[in-house]
Amino acid sequence: MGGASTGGLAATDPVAIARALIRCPSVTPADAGALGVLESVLAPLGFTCHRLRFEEPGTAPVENLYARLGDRGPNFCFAGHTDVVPVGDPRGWTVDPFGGEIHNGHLFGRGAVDMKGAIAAFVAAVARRIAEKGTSDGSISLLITGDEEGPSVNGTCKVLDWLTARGETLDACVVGEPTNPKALGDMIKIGRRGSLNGRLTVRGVQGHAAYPHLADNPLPKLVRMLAAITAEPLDEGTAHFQPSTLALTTIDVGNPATNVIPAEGKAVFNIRFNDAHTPASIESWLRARFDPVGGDYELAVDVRGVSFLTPPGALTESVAAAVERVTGRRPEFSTTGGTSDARFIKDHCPVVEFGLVGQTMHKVDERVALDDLARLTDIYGAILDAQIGAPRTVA
Ligand SMILES: N[C@@H](CCC[C@H](NC(=O)CCC(=O)O)C(=O)O)C(=O)O
Ligand SMILES: [Zn+2]
Ligand SMILES: [Zn+2]
Repeated sequence: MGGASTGGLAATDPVAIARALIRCPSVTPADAGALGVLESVLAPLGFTCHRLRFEEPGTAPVENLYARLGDRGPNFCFAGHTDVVPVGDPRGWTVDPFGGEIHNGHLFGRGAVDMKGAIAAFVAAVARRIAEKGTSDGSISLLITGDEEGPSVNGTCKVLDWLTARGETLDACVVGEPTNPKALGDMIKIGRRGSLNGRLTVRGVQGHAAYPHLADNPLPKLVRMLAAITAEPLDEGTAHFQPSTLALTTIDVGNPATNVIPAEGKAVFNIRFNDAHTPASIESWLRARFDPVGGDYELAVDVRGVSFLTPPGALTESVAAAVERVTGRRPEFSTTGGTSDARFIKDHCPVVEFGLVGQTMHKVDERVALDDLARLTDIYGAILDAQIGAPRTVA
């Protein structure tokens, strides 16, 4: 296929772009050249590229990219992240995690499905549209962050603030997270549960283990409190959401002595909550279970996102139709799994998520089928056709 080519990278080739991205070891918060790869492909296509570096006290600075082609509405946005999770034990991998190797019809590497492969498909879909059909009346933008897998404070949310300050708006957005459980075409995410971290500290009085009457051991209370919040579900699920879940993620005492009752014990838990709850109602639910145990406790709640839903409608239907046209399969609409940067975008425009197959995300030997990359590129092309209209024919 013809079309724009730059820096040795064919913009229309999702495999070449995905390989170049995987070869950048962009473990959050490092960029490692990943956004530069995208700029080098997008600028020759006519995109205006803005590199946006954000930071705030207590967090690492993060590089982001907002690239826009066109200056009229509607402004359709593809959103994603070039940062990746660590490789874990490199001995578990059968390939170089940052080598971009191809074996048996699969491209291997950290980020292959989550989500450098999808970003490569965004770019290739746009490049093919321009090469084959010319430009169109609306705008296409890419909002790419380097802070999705990490704290998510210097990424998409700040890019969106920057856009708002410039008076720039988005009309619809597709996020390329790996939404398909088993095969391309399985699932579109039309919302996400909220996420909240609870940090519980129970305090007592330190003392000799052989003289417990002279101490106040906080650990039995900590254990009873944790038992109380894990004994029953938060709810049974709602029309569009699975039941809320609570996972204990750490219990810390840090007491090296076997004959000392510690002064305090701590635990952290993560709650994924549906639209039956607000952060305030979750906190009340927790305190209603901690208070009867008694003792001196402190609960700190860190809300990472609230639940949201993009009700089935024009955007969900056009994405589903594009998926069905290419794969022959009608995708399920779902709100399952973790959260994503769609939690920030939903305050700006309708947003849905569709990407690759998530089977190997965050695992060793993460990989994407080359055939899936090709079909995802076709799906994103069909979404563009539906969202910003028929392209103008090249004169
Ligand atoms: N640590 C960040 C954001 C964490 C986001 C993460 N999302 C995923 O793993 C996506 C998986 C999926 O698509 O289901 C998560 O849900 O933990 C923060 O807390 O803000
Ligand atoms: Zn991701
Ligand atoms: Zn991830």
